Amino acid sequence: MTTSSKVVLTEGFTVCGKWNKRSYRIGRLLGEGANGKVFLVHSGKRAYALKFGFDALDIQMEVNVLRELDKKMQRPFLHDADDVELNGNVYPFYVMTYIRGDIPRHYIGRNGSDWFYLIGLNLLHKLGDLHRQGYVFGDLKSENVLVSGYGEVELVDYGGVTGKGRSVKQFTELYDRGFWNAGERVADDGYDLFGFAVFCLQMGGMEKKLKELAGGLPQNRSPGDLAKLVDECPKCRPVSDVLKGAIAGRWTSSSDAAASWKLLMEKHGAAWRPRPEKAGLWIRTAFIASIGLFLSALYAFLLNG
Ligand SMILES: Nc1ncnc2c1ncn2[C@@H]1O[C@H](COP(=O)(O)OP(=O)(O)OP(=O)(O)O)[C@@H](O)[C@H]1O
Repeated sequence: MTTSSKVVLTEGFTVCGKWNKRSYRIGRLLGEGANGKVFLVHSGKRAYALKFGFDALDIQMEVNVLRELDKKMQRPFLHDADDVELNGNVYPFYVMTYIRGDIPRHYIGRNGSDWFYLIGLNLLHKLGDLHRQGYVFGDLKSENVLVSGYGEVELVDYGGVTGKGRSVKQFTELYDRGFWNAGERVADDGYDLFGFAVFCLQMGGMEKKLKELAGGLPQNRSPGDLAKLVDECPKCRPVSDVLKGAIAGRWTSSSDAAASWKLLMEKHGAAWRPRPEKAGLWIRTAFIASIGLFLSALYAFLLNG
């Protein structure tokens, strides 16, 4: 089997599975990472996400995780796993549920920073769903979180999912508690919650400072510095109990962390409710203005006519 890093797939090309004989028409590139390229594809009228991996073993491991999740979780994960022959070489790929949405930075950029709290809560719930089934997400980072609709959250890239108690095999340094000298790289709720706290700091606008700290000497990186960043981050301050607890490894259960986050949201009441989308507000204002203009034109016409 050949790895697929050099395969060029263009929009409109049809991939036909060697064994299962299902066909997928390639659409736009959804994303690309260290392990592969993910394309939006169509099969009949349905849209899916198709991943070409760079390494057959990695792809197989990801397929195994998705099969496990299919058995345990409510939504479908894996649709198909197959090989395709291209130019005489055989490449593995798999097809999964397509997740619509924007990365949090874009979603918040469009809809406003008040969504921070609801996105945080929904992400804690998503992590909790996995934790209750005995898994840890592992490679939590903003690129793997997609937000849509009313702050609904979905995770993508299940390549880092690890059974509780095992070593985390796929992670991104900035979000990794081992990197920050804050604990072991072992799968437990606290591992994901640490990544969640870094994610929130990023979402709260502290990305530059985070990167500065991460660029320091390894022995100087400490969870204490991250806790100080929470105090410096206005968006994070109201939920600092949850975030500092996650950084210090005090939460042993993501459900408890989510319940505490929700209480803090409720305590702060209406101010926490996200404002309507700017676009929606703009359209409503324009609509009311156009009715006003129409009525004045009609009035002027009747008056003169
Ligand atoms: N099911 C999906 N639906 C929609 N978009 C997806 C889906 N799966 C992946 N993507 C997009 O493709 C990107 C890359 O996919 P993925 O993270 O699986 O690749 P990777 O090689 O494992 O990446 P990394 O090196 O970051 O771990 C994601 O960040 C996301 O934007």
